[in-house]
Amino acid sequence: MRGLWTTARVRAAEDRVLARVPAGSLMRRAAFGVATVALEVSAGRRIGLLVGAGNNGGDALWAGYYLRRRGVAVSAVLLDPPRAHAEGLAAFRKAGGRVVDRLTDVDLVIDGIVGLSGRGPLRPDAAEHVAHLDAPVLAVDSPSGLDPDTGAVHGPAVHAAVTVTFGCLKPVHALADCGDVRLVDIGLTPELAGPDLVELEVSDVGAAWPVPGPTDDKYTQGVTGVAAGSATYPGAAVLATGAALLATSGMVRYAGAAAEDVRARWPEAICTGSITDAGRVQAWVAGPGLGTGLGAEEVLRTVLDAGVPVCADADAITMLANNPDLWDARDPDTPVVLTPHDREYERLVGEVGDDRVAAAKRAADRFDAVVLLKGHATVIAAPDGRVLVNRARTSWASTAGSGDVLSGLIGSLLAAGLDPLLAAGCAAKVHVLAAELAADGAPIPASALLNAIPDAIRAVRPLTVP
Ligand SMILES: NC(=O)C1=CN([C@@H]2O[C@H](COP(=O)(O)OP(=O)(O)OC[C@H]3O[C@@H](n4cnc5c(N)ncnc54)[C@H](O)[C@@H]3O)[C@@H](O)[C@H]2O)[C@@H](O)CC1
Ligand SMILES: Nc1ncnc2c1ncn2[C@@H]1O[C@H](COP(=O)(O)OP(=O)(O)O)[C@@H](O)[C@H]1O
Ligand SMILES: [K+]
Repeated sequence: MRGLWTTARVRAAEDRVLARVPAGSLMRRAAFGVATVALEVSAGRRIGLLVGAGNNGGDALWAGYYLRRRGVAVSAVLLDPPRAHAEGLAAFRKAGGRVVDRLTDVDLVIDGIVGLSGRGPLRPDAAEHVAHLDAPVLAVDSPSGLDPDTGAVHGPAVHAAVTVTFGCLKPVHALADCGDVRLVDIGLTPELAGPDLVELEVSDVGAAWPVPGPTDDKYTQGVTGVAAGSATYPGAAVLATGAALLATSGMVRYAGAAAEDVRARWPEAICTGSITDAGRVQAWVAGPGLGTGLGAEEVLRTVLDAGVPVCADADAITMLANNPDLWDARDPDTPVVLTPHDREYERLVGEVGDDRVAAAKRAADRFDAVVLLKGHATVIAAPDGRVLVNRARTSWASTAGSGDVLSGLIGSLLAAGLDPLLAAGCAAKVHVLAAELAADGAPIPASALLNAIPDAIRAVRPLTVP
């Protein structure tokens, strides 16, 4: 697991460290880390600095100083000369660094425009310099123009090949593209309590993924129920059921109007036309392709009243938005996982806004549910305040039906008894991986993503487990 801390928490921890270490030492450690990575990634020996008015610019200037001492030709553009970090600038000049109006003929640019204090789009003068860069960029702390707490970007921003950050990771490093992220230790760790966000790593997902033991049978591993699909949208039922079948061993029951289609594609699924005779399950997936009519509402009520965890997706979310009385059917002790995309979120809660983490937390709190807010960076919030982030490296998963696959994955992990937040986080990670493996550089339909689930699970599982 990788923890991420918001800027307010970072500043508080930095203040505690600064109270007991000599002034300037943190910045010099940070800058030395920047210089070390710059030497490693730079193809040549000419490095340019973009230097803003704050300590982020100070880091860049001190990095320039260390690079000069290693014989690198370093030039710097000062975006706000009177406010450039005075000690850093003096050291940089003394070491032979040059102050210039524009960066030309450099092999690497160090972006020290703005870091923790960055808010809103890049200012026009900074944007102008960034627009004309033709060398790879190393961002100091975070790529300028991206909000460090939300990853939001409005207008021009630095596109970093590598980001060197200090003390701990910040939300932007999981929510947005920061290139290869390197962490430099500046002694903050003892001052940091639990993180604000967590990114699951492959090994976490592999360790949590349910596998049958010697005494397991088809029932003991959790039976997943799927209430999805309709005469109009049978495919959603086929995809969600397939994902549940491929995610875990055991059993999947399907109930709904697409029973014939599901049975034809998945002979191992136990199919029935009606939710009332579906049989016992340990979790339900409800909503994909289900429709929003009275019949569908009745299905959702039945599922919410079943006393088992429910993953409510797609039409189930729309129904809950249109008719909040449906929540009355829910047993308050039963976990619910809601999986809205932005438009569904809007129907349910209102605009997502820039801060996707805050949006997911808001909904989790309001509905006492785990909320998985879909997107390139998927944010998953639990009502107890825990938040997971899962960013895709590609966007191949943004294809019709891909959400149906995700809901099947979540449902099967809920049925297996995983903590609902972990179930959603593990499902999201395997979903992204399956999309990557299936696509391999070319567009894919959701059924190809589905077929790649076994390979994705193999890729996360520890090698030592047979
Ligand atoms: N606080 C500490 O102890 C440490 C801080 N460090 C560095 O200090 C940075 C934070 O420094 P500061 O708090 O001085 O703030 P920044 O350097 O992040 O930003 C300062 C200035 O950037 C300008 N700015 C803000 N938004 C902008 C935008 N959208 N476009 C262009 N310019 C903009 C403003 O003029 C602002 O005064 C960190 O990101 C890190 O790089 C490191 O040296 C490690 C130690
Ligand atoms: N730009 C993107 N990059 C990566 N994944 C994405 C992107 N956009 C959407 N996704 C993922 O694709 C899936 C789409 O789900 P959804 O919108 O419900 O589709 P559908 O309703 O067609 O099944 C979600 O898992 C979401 O996180
Ligand atoms: K920066």
